[in-house]
Amino acid sequence: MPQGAGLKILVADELAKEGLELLKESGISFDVKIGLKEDQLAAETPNYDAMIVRSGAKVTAKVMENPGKLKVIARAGVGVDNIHLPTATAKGILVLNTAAASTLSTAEHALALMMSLARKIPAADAHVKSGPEKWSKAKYQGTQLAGKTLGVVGMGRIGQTVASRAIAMEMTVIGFDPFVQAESLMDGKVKMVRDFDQFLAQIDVITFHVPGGEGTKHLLSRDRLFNKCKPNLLIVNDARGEVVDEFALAEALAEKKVAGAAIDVFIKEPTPADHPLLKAPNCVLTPHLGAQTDEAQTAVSVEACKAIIAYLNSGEIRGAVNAGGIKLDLPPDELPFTKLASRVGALLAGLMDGGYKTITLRVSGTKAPKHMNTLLRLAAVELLKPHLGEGAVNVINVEHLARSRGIDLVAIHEEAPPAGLVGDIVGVRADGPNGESHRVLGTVYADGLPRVLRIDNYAMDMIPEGNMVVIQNDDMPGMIGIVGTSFGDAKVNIADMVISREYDKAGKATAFQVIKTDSSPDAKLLESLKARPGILKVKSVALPARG
Ligand SMILES: NC(=O)C1=CN([C@@H]2O[C@H](COP(=O)(O)OP(=O)(O)OC[C@H]3O[C@@H](n4cnc5c(N)ncnc54)[C@H](O)[C@@H]3O)[C@@H](O)[C@H]2O)C=CC1
Ligand SMILES: O=C(O)CCC(=O)C(=O)O
Repeated sequence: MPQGAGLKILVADELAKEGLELLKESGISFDVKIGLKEDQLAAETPNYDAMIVRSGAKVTAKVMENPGKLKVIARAGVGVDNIHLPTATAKGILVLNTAAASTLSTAEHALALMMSLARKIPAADAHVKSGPEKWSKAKYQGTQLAGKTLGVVGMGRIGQTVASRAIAMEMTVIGFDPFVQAESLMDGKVKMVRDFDQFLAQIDVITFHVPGGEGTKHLLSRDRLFNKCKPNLLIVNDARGEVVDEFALAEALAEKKVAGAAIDVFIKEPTPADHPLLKAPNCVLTPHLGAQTDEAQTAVSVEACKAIIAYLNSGEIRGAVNAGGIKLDLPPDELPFTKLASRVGALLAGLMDGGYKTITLRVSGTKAPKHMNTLLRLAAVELLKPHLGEGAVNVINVEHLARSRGIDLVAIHEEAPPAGLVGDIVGVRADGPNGESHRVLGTVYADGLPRVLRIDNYAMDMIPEGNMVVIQNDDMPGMIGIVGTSFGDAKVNIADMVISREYDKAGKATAFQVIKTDSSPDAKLLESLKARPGILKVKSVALPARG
Protein backbone atom coordinates (compact mmCIF):
# COMPACT_ATOMS: atom_id res chain seq x y z
CA MET A 1 0.00 0.00 0.00
CA PRO A 2 1.41 3.47 -0.81
CA GLN A 3 2.48 5.62 2.13
CA GLY A 4 -0.35 7.75 3.49
CA ALA A 5 -3.06 5.55 1.95
CA GLY A 6 -6.34 5.88 3.82
CA LEU A 7 -5.20 8.96 5.75
CA LYS A 8 -7.07 12.26 5.46
CA ILE A 9 -6.15 15.85 6.33
CA LEU A 10 -8.56 18.73 6.88
CA VAL A 11 -7.20 22.16 5.97
CA ALA A 12 -9.53 24.43 7.96
CA ASP A 13 -8.00 27.85 7.17
CA GLU A 14 -6.54 29.54 4.12
CA LEU A 15 -3.01 28.23 3.50
CA ALA A 16 -0.40 29.38 0.99
CA LYS A 17 -0.36 27.17 -2.11
CA GLU A 18 3.24 25.97 -1.55
CA GLY A 19 2.10 23.92 1.45
CA LEU A 20 -0.92 22.52 -0.37
CA GLU A 21 1.43 21.41 -3.18
CA LEU A 22 3.41 19.39 -0.62
CA LEU A 23 0.21 17.73 0.57
CA LYS A 24 -0.61 16.77 -3.03
CA GLU A 25 2.89 15.35 -3.57
CA SER A 26 2.66 13.35 -0.34
CA GLY A 27 -0.23 11.30 -1.69
CA ILE A 28 -2.22 11.87 1.50
CA SER A 29 -5.70 13.02 0.62
CA PHE A 30 -6.88 16.37 1.95
CA ASP A 31 -9.93 18.62 1.89
CA VAL A 32 -9.89 22.41 2.20
CA LYS A 33 -12.93 23.59 4.18
CA ILE A 34 -12.64 27.18 5.32
CA GLY A 35 -14.93 29.19 7.58
CA LEU A 36 -16.59 26.23 9.34
CA LYS A 37 -18.62 27.18 12.39
CA GLU A 38 -17.97 25.34 15.67
CA ASP A 39 -20.74 22.75 15.08
CA GLN A 40 -19.64 22.13 11.50
CA LEU A 41 -16.00 21.73 12.50
CA ALA A 42 -17.01 19.36 15.32
CA ALA A 43 -18.98 17.27 12.80
CA GLU A 44 -16.06 17.12 10.33
CA THR A 45 -13.28 16.47 12.87
CA PRO A 46 -13.77 12.71 13.47
CA ASN A 47 -13.36 11.99 9.74
CA TYR A 48 -9.80 13.30 9.58
CA ASP A 49 -6.44 12.04 10.84
CA ALA A 50 -4.96 15.54 10.86
CA MET A 51 -6.05 19.15 10.78
CA ILE A 52 -4.15 22.27 9.70
CA VAL A 53 -5.30 25.69 10.91
CA ARG A 54 -4.14 29.29 11.09
CA SER A 55 -5.91 31.58 13.53
CA GLY A 56 -9.36 31.56 11.90
CA ALA A 57 -10.56 28.06 12.79
CA LYS A 58 -11.39 27.76 16.47
CA VAL A 59 -10.58 24.23 17.61
CA THR A 60 -12.53 24.35 20.85
CA ALA A 61 -13.13 21.65 23.47
CA LYS A 62 -16.46 20.97 21.77
CA VAL A 63 -14.78 20.49 18.39
CA MET A 64 -12.53 17.81 19.93
CA GLU A 65 -15.20 16.21 22.14
CA ASN A 66 -15.50 13.21 19.78
CA PRO A 67 -12.20 13.40 17.92
CA GLY A 68 -12.67 10.11 16.04
CA LYS A 69 -9.43 9.40 14.24
CA LEU A 70 -7.92 12.87 14.69
CA LYS A 71 -4.30 12.44 15.84
CA VAL A 72 -2.63 15.75 15.13
CA ILE A 73 -3.37 19.45 14.63
CA ALA A 74 -0.80 21.77 13.07
CA ARG A 75 -1.02 25.52 13.58
CA ALA A 76 0.50 27.33 10.60
CA GLY A 77 1.80 30.09 12.86
CA VAL A 78 2.91 30.60 16.45
CA GLY A 79 0.00 31.30 18.84
CA VAL A 80 -2.11 28.24 19.63
CA ASP A 81 -4.75 30.16 21.57
CA ASN A 82 -7.35 29.08 18.98
CA ILE A 83 -6.78 25.42 19.96
CA HIS A 84 -8.01 24.21 23.35
CA LEU A 85 -4.76 22.58 24.46
CA PRO A 86 -6.03 20.84 27.64
CA THR A 87 -8.67 19.01 25.59
CA ALA A 88 -6.23 18.15 22.80
CA THR A 89 -3.79 16.71 25.36
CA ALA A 90 -6.48 14.81 27.27
CA LYS A 91 -7.74 13.30 24.00
CA GLY A 92 -4.23 12.31 22.92
CA ILE A 93 -4.11 14.77 20.01
CA LEU A 94 -0.68 16.13 19.20
CA VAL A 95 -0.55 19.91 18.59
CA LEU A 96 2.28 21.33 16.50
CA ASN A 97 3.17 24.90 15.48
CA THR A 98 5.64 26.56 13.13
CA ALA A 99 7.32 28.64 15.79
CA ALA A 100 10.09 30.38 13.86
CA ALA A 101 8.62 30.66 10.35
CA SER A 102 6.96 34.06 10.89
CA THR A 103 9.44 35.59 13.37
CA LEU A 104 11.10 38.03 10.95
CA SER A 105 7.88 39.24 9.38
CA THR A 106 6.17 39.80 12.73
CA ALA A 107 9.21 41.61 14.11
CA GLU A 108 9.32 43.85 11.03
CA HIS A 109 5.62 44.58 11.44
CA ALA A 110 6.13 45.62 15.06
CA LEU A 111 8.93 47.96 13.96
CA ALA A 112 6.72 49.29 11.16
CA LEU A 113 3.98 50.01 13.72
CA MET A 114 6.49 51.71 16.01
CA MET A 115 7.78 53.98 13.24
CA SER A 116 4.29 54.72 11.87
CA LEU A 117 3.24 55.74 15.35
CA ALA A 118 6.34 57.81 16.13
CA ARG A 119 6.06 59.71 12.81
CA LYS A 120 2.22 59.70 12.55
CA ILE A 121 2.49 58.19 9.05
CA PRO A 122 -1.09 56.85 8.65
CA ALA A 123 -2.65 60.15 9.75
CA ALA A 124 -0.24 62.17 7.58
CA ASP A 125 -1.01 59.95 4.61
CA ALA A 126 -4.75 60.47 5.06
CA HIS A 127 -4.13 64.20 5.43
CA VAL A 128 -2.24 64.52 2.12
CA LYS A 129 -4.91 62.45 0.35
CA SER A 130 -7.66 64.68 1.76
CA GLY A 131 -6.60 67.47 -0.63
CA PRO A 132 -4.23 70.47 -0.88
CA GLU A 133 -6.43 72.95 1.01
CA LYS A 134 -5.37 72.07 4.57
CA TRP A 135 -1.70 71.15 3.87
CA SER A 136 -0.05 71.10 7.30
CA LYS A 137 3.29 69.93 8.63
CA ALA A 138 3.19 71.08 12.25
CA LYS A 139 0.21 68.85 13.08
CA TYR A 140 2.22 65.76 12.07
CA GLN A 141 5.39 66.53 13.97
CA GLY A 142 6.67 63.24 15.35
CA THR A 143 9.22 61.73 17.73
CA GLN A 144 12.72 60.56 16.80
CA LEU A 145 13.35 56.99 17.99
CA ALA A 146 17.15 57.11 18.13
CA GLY A 147 18.15 57.90 21.70
CA LYS A 148 14.82 56.74 23.14
CA THR A 149 14.42 53.68 25.40
CA LEU A 150 12.45 50.73 24.06
CA GLY A 151 11.02 48.19 26.50
CA VAL A 152 10.54 44.73 24.99
CA VAL A 153 8.07 42.55 26.88
CA GLY A 154 8.78 38.90 26.05
CA MET A 155 12.37 38.30 24.99
CA GLY A 156 11.68 35.21 22.85
CA ARG A 157 12.14 34.84 19.11
CA ILE A 158 10.19 37.93 17.99
CA GLY A 159 11.18 40.06 20.99
CA GLN A 160 14.90 39.50 20.37
CA THR A 161 14.52 40.12 16.64
CA VAL A 162 12.84 43.45 17.36
CA ALA A 163 15.47 44.28 19.97
CA SER A 164 18.41 43.72 17.61
CA ARG A 165 16.88 46.00 14.98
CA ALA A 166 16.00 48.68 17.51
CA ILE A 167 19.61 48.64 18.74
CA ALA A 168 20.72 49.21 15.13
CA MET A 169 18.42 52.24 15.13
CA GLU A 170 20.38 53.58 18.12
CA MET A 171 17.64 52.98 20.64
CA THR A 172 18.45 51.82 24.16
CA VAL A 173 16.67 48.50 24.69
CA ILE A 174 15.66 46.94 27.99
CA GLY A 175 13.75 43.67 28.41
CA PHE A 176 11.08 42.23 30.70
CA ASP A 177 10.58 38.45 30.72
CA PRO A 178 10.08 36.54 33.97
CA PHE A 179 11.21 33.34 32.29
CA VAL A 180 14.66 34.70 31.42
CA GLN A 181 17.03 34.41 34.38
CA ALA A 182 20.02 36.25 32.85
CA GLU A 183 20.81 39.83 33.94
CA SER A 184 21.17 40.83 30.30
CA LEU A 185 20.72 39.33 26.83
CA MET A 186 22.23 39.81 23.37
CA ASP A 187 25.85 40.18 24.48
CA GLY A 188 24.90 42.48 27.31
CA LYS A 189 23.15 44.96 24.99
CA VAL A 190 19.70 44.35 26.50
CA LYS A 191 19.46 44.77 30.27
CA MET A 192 16.69 42.68 31.83
CA VAL A 193 14.48 44.37 34.42
CA ARG A 194 12.72 42.16 37.00
CA ASP A 195 10.00 44.52 38.23
CA PHE A 196 7.41 45.49 35.62
CA ASP A 197 6.56 48.84 37.18
CA GLN A 198 10.25 49.80 37.38
CA PHE A 199 10.53 48.72 33.74
CA LEU A 200 7.59 50.98 32.78
CA ALA A 201 9.13 53.92 34.60
CA GLN A 202 12.22 53.79 32.31
CA ILE A 203 10.76 53.48 28.82
CA ASP A 204 9.51 55.72 26.00
CA VAL A 205 8.24 52.91 23.77
CA ILE A 206 6.88 49.49 24.78
CA THR A 207 6.44 46.52 22.47
CA PHE A 208 4.75 43.21 23.43
CA HIS A 209 5.94 39.83 22.16
CA VAL A 210 4.38 37.38 24.60
CA PRO A 211 1.90 34.56 24.22
CA GLY A 212 -1.73 35.35 25.05
CA GLY A 213 -3.74 33.74 27.82
CA GLU A 214 -4.24 34.26 31.55
CA GLY A 215 -0.50 34.63 32.25
CA THR A 216 -0.22 37.77 30.14
CA LYS A 217 -3.75 39.20 30.48
CA HIS A 218 -3.74 42.97 31.04
CA LEU A 219 -0.01 43.28 31.59
CA LEU A 220 -0.83 46.87 30.70
CA SER A 221 -3.75 47.30 33.06
CA ARG A 222 -5.86 50.39 33.74
CA ASP A 223 -3.80 51.14 36.87
CA ARG A 224 -0.53 50.91 34.97
CA LEU A 225 -1.81 52.93 31.98
CA PHE A 226 -3.05 55.73 34.24
CA ASN A 227 -0.48 55.66 37.06
CA LYS A 228 2.75 53.92 36.03
CA CYS A 229 3.52 54.82 32.40
CA LYS A 230 5.36 57.95 31.24
CA PRO A 231 2.96 60.36 29.43
CA ASN A 232 5.12 60.22 26.27
CA LEU A 233 4.82 56.40 26.09
CA LEU A 234 4.16 54.84 22.68
CA ILE A 235 2.59 51.39 22.90
CA VAL A 236 2.95 48.62 20.30
CA ASN A 237 0.97 45.40 20.64
CA ASP A 238 1.70 42.78 17.98
CA ALA A 239 1.15 39.87 20.39
CA ARG A 240 -2.42 39.20 21.55
CA GLY A 241 -5.37 41.50 22.32
CA GLU A 242 -5.73 40.60 25.99
CA VAL A 243 -2.20 41.78 26.84
CA VAL A 244 -3.38 45.41 26.98
CA ASP A 245 -6.68 46.50 28.56
CA GLU A 246 -8.19 47.86 25.33
CA PHE A 247 -10.94 49.89 26.97
CA ALA A 248 -8.60 51.50 29.50
CA LEU A 249 -6.14 52.18 26.68
CA ALA A 250 -8.75 54.13 24.69
CA GLU A 251 -9.46 56.27 27.76
CA ALA A 252 -5.74 56.72 28.57
CA LEU A 253 -5.15 57.95 24.98
CA ALA A 254 -8.10 60.34 25.18
CA GLU A 255 -6.83 61.71 28.51
CA LYS A 256 -3.21 61.89 27.22
CA LYS A 257 -1.98 59.58 29.98
CA VAL A 258 -0.05 57.85 27.19
CA ALA A 259 1.01 59.38 23.88
CA GLY A 260 0.02 56.79 21.30
CA ALA A 261 -0.71 53.16 20.51
CA ALA A 262 -0.26 50.90 17.50
CA ILE A 263 -2.28 47.71 17.76
CA ASP A 264 -2.37 44.67 15.47
CA VAL A 265 -4.29 42.26 17.69
CA PHE A 266 -7.63 42.54 19.44
CA ILE A 267 -9.69 40.61 21.96
CA LYS A 268 -12.37 40.21 19.32
CA GLU A 269 -11.38 39.97 15.67
CA PRO A 270 -12.74 41.46 13.49
CA THR A 271 -13.03 44.44 15.81
CA PRO A 272 -16.68 45.43 16.41
CA ALA A 273 -17.83 48.74 14.86
CA ASP A 274 -18.18 50.34 18.30
CA HIS A 275 -14.73 49.33 19.54
CA PRO A 276 -13.39 52.36 21.49
CA LEU A 277 -9.91 52.19 19.89
CA LEU A 278 -11.38 52.91 16.44
CA LYS A 279 -11.93 56.51 17.48
CA ALA A 280 -9.06 56.92 19.96
CA PRO A 281 -6.52 59.69 19.22
CA ASN A 282 -3.04 58.87 17.93
CA CYS A 283 -3.88 55.23 17.44
CA VAL A 284 -2.68 53.11 14.50
CA LEU A 285 -4.60 49.88 13.90
CA THR A 286 -3.97 46.92 11.59
CA PRO A 287 -6.08 43.77 11.15
CA HIS A 288 -3.73 41.13 12.65
CA LEU A 289 -1.10 41.50 9.95
CA GLY A 290 2.06 40.57 11.87
CA ALA A 291 2.69 37.39 9.90
CA GLN A 292 0.89 38.54 6.76
CA THR A 293 3.76 38.63 4.25
CA ASP A 294 4.34 36.45 1.20
CA GLU A 295 7.43 35.02 2.86
CA ALA A 296 5.88 34.25 6.24
CA GLN A 297 2.71 32.79 4.80
CA THR A 298 4.67 30.52 2.46
CA ALA A 299 6.95 29.50 5.32
CA VAL A 300 4.18 28.72 7.84
CA SER A 301 2.19 26.81 5.23
CA VAL A 302 5.20 24.76 4.10
CA GLU A 303 6.38 24.08 7.66
CA ALA A 304 2.91 23.06 8.87
CA CYS A 305 2.30 20.75 5.90
CA LYS A 306 5.77 19.18 6.20
CA ALA A 307 5.22 18.59 9.92
CA ILE A 308 1.86 16.90 9.32
CA ILE A 309 3.22 14.70 6.53
CA ALA A 310 6.24 13.68 8.65
CA TYR A 311 4.07 12.82 11.64
CA LEU A 312 1.52 10.83 9.65
CA ASN A 313 4.15 8.97 7.65
CA SER A 314 6.77 8.22 10.28
CA GLY A 315 5.71 9.52 13.69
CA GLU A 316 8.39 12.22 13.50
CA ILE A 317 7.37 15.10 15.77
CA ARG A 318 8.33 18.64 14.67
CA GLY A 319 7.39 21.73 16.64
CA ALA A 320 5.36 20.00 19.33
CA VAL A 321 3.38 22.25 21.65
CA ASN A 322 1.81 19.63 23.93
CA ALA A 323 4.05 16.57 23.75
CA GLY A 324 6.13 17.25 26.87
CA GLY A 325 9.41 17.16 24.96
CA ILE A 326 9.00 13.66 23.56
CA LYS A 327 10.92 12.72 20.44
CA LEU A 328 10.14 9.66 18.37
CA ASP A 329 12.37 10.29 15.36
CA LEU A 330 15.60 9.26 17.08
CA PRO A 331 18.94 8.43 15.43
CA PRO A 332 19.40 4.75 14.54
CA ASP A 333 21.57 3.96 17.57
CA GLU A 334 19.04 5.48 20.01
CA LEU A 335 15.77 4.45 18.36
CA PRO A 336 15.82 0.81 19.63
CA PHE A 337 15.50 2.14 23.20
CA THR A 338 11.97 3.30 22.37
CA LYS A 339 11.10 -0.27 21.36
CA LEU A 340 12.77 -1.56 24.52
CA ALA A 341 10.78 0.83 26.74
CA SER A 342 7.46 -0.14 25.11
CA ARG A 343 8.17 -3.85 25.40
CA VAL A 344 9.42 -3.61 28.97
CA GLY A 345 6.22 -1.69 29.79
CA ALA A 346 4.02 -4.32 28.13
CA LEU A 347 5.83 -7.17 29.92
CA LEU A 348 5.49 -5.38 33.24
CA ALA A 349 1.78 -4.74 32.62
CA GLY A 350 1.39 -8.49 32.16
CA LEU A 351 3.13 -9.23 35.45
CA MET A 352 1.05 -6.84 37.56
CA ASP A 353 -2.20 -8.16 39.03
CA GLY A 354 -3.70 -4.82 40.09
CA GLY A 355 -3.42 -1.12 39.30
CA TYR A 356 -0.55 1.29 39.84
CA LYS A 357 0.42 3.94 42.33
CA THR A 358 3.80 4.77 40.82
CA ILE A 359 5.54 3.97 37.55
CA THR A 360 9.28 4.59 37.77
CA LEU A 361 11.80 4.63 34.95
CA ARG A 362 15.50 4.32 35.86
CA VAL A 363 18.10 4.73 33.15
CA SER A 364 21.87 4.65 33.00
CA GLY A 365 24.50 4.88 30.27
CA THR A 366 24.97 7.46 27.51
CA LYS A 367 22.15 6.90 24.99
CA ALA A 368 19.00 6.05 26.94
CA PRO A 369 19.23 8.96 29.43
CA LYS A 370 18.90 11.45 26.56
CA HIS A 371 15.29 10.38 26.14
CA MET A 372 14.02 9.75 29.66
CA ASN A 373 10.66 11.46 29.17
CA THR A 374 10.01 9.67 25.88
CA LEU A 375 10.96 6.27 27.35
CA LEU A 376 8.87 6.83 30.48
CA ARG A 377 5.83 7.80 28.42
CA LEU A 378 6.22 4.84 26.06
CA ALA A 379 6.47 2.38 28.97
CA ALA A 380 3.55 4.03 30.78
CA VAL A 381 1.37 3.80 27.64
CA GLU A 382 1.83 0.02 27.62
CA LEU A 383 1.18 -0.22 31.35
CA LEU A 384 -2.08 1.74 31.07
CA LYS A 385 -3.37 0.09 27.88
CA PRO A 386 -4.82 -3.02 29.58
CA HIS A 387 -6.75 -0.76 31.95
CA LEU A 388 -7.90 1.96 29.52
CA GLY A 389 -8.13 0.19 26.17
CA GLU A 390 -5.85 0.08 23.14
CA GLY A 391 -6.89 3.36 21.47
CA ALA A 392 -7.48 5.39 24.63
CA VAL A 393 -3.91 6.09 25.66
CA ASN A 394 -0.91 7.37 23.73
CA VAL A 395 2.31 9.31 24.34
CA ILE A 396 0.48 12.65 24.23
CA ASN A 397 -2.21 11.98 26.83
CA VAL A 398 -0.49 9.36 29.00
CA GLU A 399 0.84 11.87 31.54
CA HIS A 400 -2.56 13.55 31.84
CA LEU A 401 -4.36 10.20 32.14
CA ALA A 402 -1.89 8.95 34.75
CA ARG A 403 -2.12 12.16 36.78
CA SER A 404 -5.91 12.20 36.64
CA ARG A 405 -5.87 8.66 38.11
CA GLY A 406 -3.42 9.55 40.88
CA ILE A 407 -0.55 7.58 39.31
CA ASP A 408 2.90 9.18 39.70
CA LEU A 409 5.26 8.97 36.73
CA VAL A 410 8.87 9.21 37.88
CA ALA A 411 12.07 9.26 35.81
CA ILE A 412 15.45 8.76 37.49
CA HIS A 413 18.86 8.97 35.87
CA GLU A 414 21.49 6.81 37.55
CA GLU A 415 25.20 7.39 37.01
CA ALA A 416 25.99 3.69 37.45
CA PRO A 417 23.90 0.79 36.09
CA PRO A 418 22.36 -1.66 38.61
CA ALA A 419 24.88 -4.11 40.17
CA GLY A 420 26.03 -6.75 37.75
CA LEU A 421 24.96 -4.88 34.60
CA VAL A 422 26.78 -2.49 32.29
CA GLY A 423 25.98 0.33 29.87
CA ASP A 424 22.60 1.66 28.79
CA ILE A 425 20.13 0.02 31.13
CA VAL A 426 16.44 0.89 31.03
CA GLY A 427 14.49 -0.30 34.05
CA VAL A 428 10.78 0.17 34.64
CA ARG A 429 9.16 -0.55 37.96
CA ALA A 430 5.46 -0.51 38.78
CA ASP A 431 4.24 -0.18 42.35
CA GLY A 432 0.61 -0.94 43.10
CA PRO A 433 -1.53 0.65 45.81
CA ASN A 434 -1.59 -2.61 47.79
CA GLY A 435 2.13 -3.24 47.97
CA GLU A 436 2.43 -5.23 44.72
CA SER A 437 5.64 -4.33 42.91
CA HIS A 438 7.47 -5.64 39.86
CA ARG A 439 10.32 -4.40 37.73
CA VAL A 440 11.77 -5.28 34.36
CA LEU A 441 15.28 -4.25 33.29
CA GLY A 442 16.62 -4.32 29.76
CA THR A 443 19.15 -3.02 27.30
CA VAL A 444 19.86 -2.86 23.58
CA TYR A 445 22.75 -4.90 22.17
CA ALA A 446 24.94 -3.93 19.21
CA ASP A 447 22.54 -5.84 16.92
CA GLY A 448 19.94 -3.14 17.70
CA LEU A 449 17.57 -5.62 19.35
CA PRO A 450 16.11 -5.07 22.82
CA ARG A 451 16.96 -7.58 25.56
CA VAL A 452 15.31 -8.21 28.89
CA LEU A 453 18.03 -8.78 31.49
CA ARG A 454 16.00 -9.01 34.66
CA ILE A 455 12.45 -9.60 35.73
CA ASP A 456 12.29 -8.65 39.41
CA ASN A 457 15.55 -10.19 40.68
CA TYR A 458 15.59 -13.06 38.16
CA ALA A 459 18.53 -12.66 35.74
CA MET A 460 18.05 -13.62 32.09
CA ASP A 461 18.93 -12.57 28.55
CA MET A 462 15.96 -12.66 26.23
CA ILE A 463 14.55 -10.70 23.28
CA PRO A 464 11.04 -9.57 24.28
CA GLU A 465 8.84 -10.42 21.28
CA GLY A 466 5.71 -12.26 20.18
CA ASN A 467 3.63 -14.48 22.47
CA MET A 468 5.29 -14.83 25.84
CA VAL A 469 4.27 -16.74 28.95
CA VAL A 470 5.93 -15.97 32.26
CA ILE A 471 5.73 -18.70 34.89
CA GLN A 472 6.99 -18.50 38.45
CA ASN A 473 7.29 -21.80 40.26
CA ASP A 474 8.88 -23.47 43.27
CA ASP A 475 12.33 -24.64 42.29
CA MET A 476 11.89 -28.43 42.37
CA PRO A 477 12.45 -31.31 39.97
CA GLY A 478 9.90 -31.90 37.23
CA MET A 479 8.56 -28.38 36.84
CA ILE A 480 9.99 -27.88 33.34
CA GLY A 481 8.52 -31.23 32.30
CA ILE A 482 5.07 -30.31 33.64
CA VAL A 483 5.12 -27.03 31.75
CA GLY A 484 6.43 -28.61 28.53
CA THR A 485 3.81 -31.36 28.60
CA SER A 486 0.99 -28.89 29.24
CA PHE A 487 2.01 -26.80 26.23
CA GLY A 488 2.39 -29.94 24.12
CA ASP A 489 -1.05 -31.26 25.10
CA ALA A 490 -2.55 -27.89 24.15
CA LYS A 491 -0.73 -28.03 20.77
CA VAL A 492 1.13 -24.80 21.50
CA ASN A 493 4.70 -25.00 20.24
CA ILE A 494 7.44 -23.56 22.48
CA ALA A 495 9.77 -21.45 20.31
CA ASP A 496 12.23 -20.37 22.99
CA MET A 497 12.59 -20.50 26.73
CA VAL A 498 14.78 -19.09 29.52
CA ILE A 499 14.88 -20.24 33.13
CA SER A 500 16.21 -18.25 36.04
CA ARG A 501 16.47 -19.11 39.74
CA GLU A 502 16.43 -16.80 42.74
CA TYR A 503 16.68 -17.40 46.51
CA ASP A 504 14.60 -15.52 49.05
CA LYS A 505 15.97 -14.36 52.42
CA ALA A 506 15.08 -17.71 54.01
CA GLY A 507 17.10 -19.52 51.35
CA LYS A 508 14.06 -20.91 49.51
CA ALA A 509 14.52 -21.01 45.73
CA THR A 510 11.90 -20.12 43.17
CA ALA A 511 12.32 -20.15 39.40
CA PHE A 512 11.07 -18.01 36.56
CA GLN A 513 10.39 -19.58 33.18
CA VAL A 514 9.94 -17.16 30.32
CA ILE A 515 8.52 -19.02 27.37
CA LYS A 516 7.99 -17.82 23.81
CA THR A 517 5.34 -19.67 21.83
CA ASP A 518 4.46 -19.85 18.13
CA SER A 519 0.76 -19.34 18.81
CA SER A 520 -1.21 -17.58 21.48
CA PRO A 521 -1.83 -19.81 24.54
CA ASP A 522 -5.54 -19.95 25.38
CA ALA A 523 -7.13 -19.30 28.79
CA LYS A 524 -7.69 -23.03 29.40
CA LEU A 525 -3.98 -23.80 29.13
CA LEU A 526 -3.06 -20.90 31.42
CA GLU A 527 -5.69 -21.93 33.99
CA SER A 528 -4.54 -25.56 33.94
CA LEU A 529 -0.95 -24.46 34.54
CA LYS A 530 -1.99 -22.21 37.41
CA ALA A 531 -3.75 -25.17 39.06
CA ARG A 532 -0.58 -27.30 39.10
CA PRO A 533 1.11 -27.76 42.50
CA GLY A 534 4.30 -25.71 42.80
CA ILE A 535 3.26 -23.15 40.17
CA LEU A 536 2.98 -19.73 41.80
CA LYS A 537 2.15 -17.42 38.93
CA VAL A 538 1.28 -17.69 35.23
CA LYS A 539 1.00 -14.64 33.03
CA SER A 540 0.67 -14.32 29.29
CA VAL A 541 1.75 -11.25 27.30
CA ALA A 542 1.43 -10.57 23.56
CA LEU A 543 4.25 -8.37 22.28
CA PRO A 544 4.89 -7.27 18.68
CA ALA A 545 7.07 -9.54 16.54
CA ARG A 546 10.80 -8.82 16.23
CA GLY A 547 10.72 -6.39 13.23
N1 LIG B 1 0.58 39.62 15.21
C1 LIG B 1 0.82 38.49 14.62
O1 LIG B 1 0.39 38.23 13.51
C2 LIG B 1 1.66 37.48 15.34
C3 LIG B 1 1.68 37.42 16.70
N2 LIG B 1 2.44 36.50 17.33
C4 LIG B 1 2.42 36.50 18.80
O2 LIG B 1 3.75 36.70 19.27
C5 LIG B 1 3.96 35.86 20.37
C6 LIG B 1 5.44 35.65 20.61
O3 LIG B 1 5.99 34.85 19.59
P1 LIG B 1 7.48 34.27 19.71
O4 LIG B 1 8.42 35.37 19.99
O5 LIG B 1 7.71 33.43 18.52
O6 LIG B 1 7.32 33.37 21.00
P2 LIG B 1 8.46 32.92 22.01
O7 LIG B 1 7.90 31.76 22.74
O8 LIG B 1 9.76 32.76 21.31
O9 LIG B 1 8.59 34.15 23.01
C7 LIG B 1 7.63 34.50 23.94
C8 LIG B 1 8.35 35.04 25.15
O10 LIG B 1 7.39 35.57 26.03
C9 LIG B 1 7.87 35.32 27.35
N3 LIG B 1 6.78 35.46 28.30
C10 LIG B 1 5.82 34.58 28.63
N4 LIG B 1 5.01 35.10 29.57
C11 LIG B 1 5.47 36.34 29.84
C12 LIG B 1 5.05 37.38 30.72
N5 LIG B 1 4.00 37.23 31.52
N6 LIG B 1 5.77 38.52 30.73
C13 LIG B 1 6.84 38.69 29.92
N7 LIG B 1 7.29 37.73 29.10
C14 LIG B 1 6.61 36.58 29.04
C15 LIG B 1 8.44 33.94 27.26
O11 LIG B 1 9.35 33.68 28.32
C16 LIG B 1 9.14 33.99 25.91
O12 LIG B 1 10.50 34.39 26.06
C17 LIG B 1 3.17 34.60 20.01
O13 LIG B 1 2.85 33.82 21.14
C18 LIG B 1 1.93 35.18 19.36
O14 LIG B 1 0.96 35.43 20.36
C19 LIG B 1 3.24 35.63 16.66
C20 LIG B 1 3.26 35.64 15.28
C21 LIG B 1 2.45 36.54 14.51
O1 LIG C 1 -2.03 33.08 11.34
C1 LIG C 1 -2.35 34.25 11.45
O2 LIG C 1 -3.13 34.78 10.67
C2 LIG C 1 -1.85 35.10 12.60
C3 LIG C 1 -0.46 34.80 13.03
C4 LIG C 1 -0.34 34.77 14.49
O3 LIG C 1 -0.90 35.53 15.22
C5 LIG C 1 0.52 33.73 15.09
O4 LIG C 1 1.19 33.00 14.34
O5 LIG C 1 0.51 33.62 16.33
